[in-house]
Amino acid sequence: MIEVKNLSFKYTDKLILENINFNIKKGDIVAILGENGSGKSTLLKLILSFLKPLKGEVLIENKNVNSYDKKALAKKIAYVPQSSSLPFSYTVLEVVLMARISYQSIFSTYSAKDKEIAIESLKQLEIQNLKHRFFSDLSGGQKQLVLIARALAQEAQVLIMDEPSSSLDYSNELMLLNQIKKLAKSGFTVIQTTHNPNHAFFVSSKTLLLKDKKVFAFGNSEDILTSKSINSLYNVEVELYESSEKIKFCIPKIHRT
Ligand SMILES: Nc1ncnc2c1ncn2[C@@H]1O[C@H](COP(=O)(O)OP(=O)(O)OP(=O)(O)O)[C@@H](O)[C@H]1O
Repeated sequence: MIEVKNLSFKYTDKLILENINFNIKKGDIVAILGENGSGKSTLLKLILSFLKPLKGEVLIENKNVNSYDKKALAKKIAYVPQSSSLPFSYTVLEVVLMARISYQSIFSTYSAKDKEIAIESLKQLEIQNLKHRFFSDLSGGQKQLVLIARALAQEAQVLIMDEPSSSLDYSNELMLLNQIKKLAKSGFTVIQTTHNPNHAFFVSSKTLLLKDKKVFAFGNSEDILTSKSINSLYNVEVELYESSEKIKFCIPKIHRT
């Protein structure tokens, strides 16, 4: 469904990504990990066609992402930005309705169907009770869920999330990860960046590790995330364990003095 082929990118004179290759299938949840500044957000922006590659291409359903018109692309792929970066002074329902713009002609306003879809998206995330609240008054976790509801209302099958849980408390972080799992079970494809290998173990079927501008490893999360690869990526020694539910997790080795 998404193919990244021989992709390279540079900002002015600085090469950020070099010859990146991987494929994503429908229903995959992909975690992208790499140290700060390794190019994770840049890679998402290339997949979203916000940036143009220096070389190579991103194909969505066999078509170059840069050759889609904006509205057609918005029906395929939705972006969930970090909530902290959006100073919306609108109600939650208005924020979610913004996703319906790609379904309107120039002079039309939101239809009853648009409102129905927006409310349905809020219900899917169990936040319909927030619909008349101002977005700016919500907590970080609530905002993040509203932005996911907005992406659902866009009716795109691919959701791209940039560090979706970075500003969330422990409980909201788990709620968000569970929501991502549910979305993938209902057929969505999710690509998220994260700094936490445990998020990849918990929700992601696939993991992509970025290092030195290149794909260091890509494949099933359980195969890719080893103490050796995590150490290579972050220079941190970790130990891997398995929970009673057979979910792997890692913790850093702490040397007691
Ligand atoms: N608009 C820009 N112009 C020039 N350089 C940029 C721009 N945006 C990002 N960079 C640089 O590109 C590199 C990759 O940035 P990017 O944000 O993709 O990394 P990241 O892996 O997402 O980082 P983090 O984990 O810190 O969020 C960094 O060195 C960054 O400083």
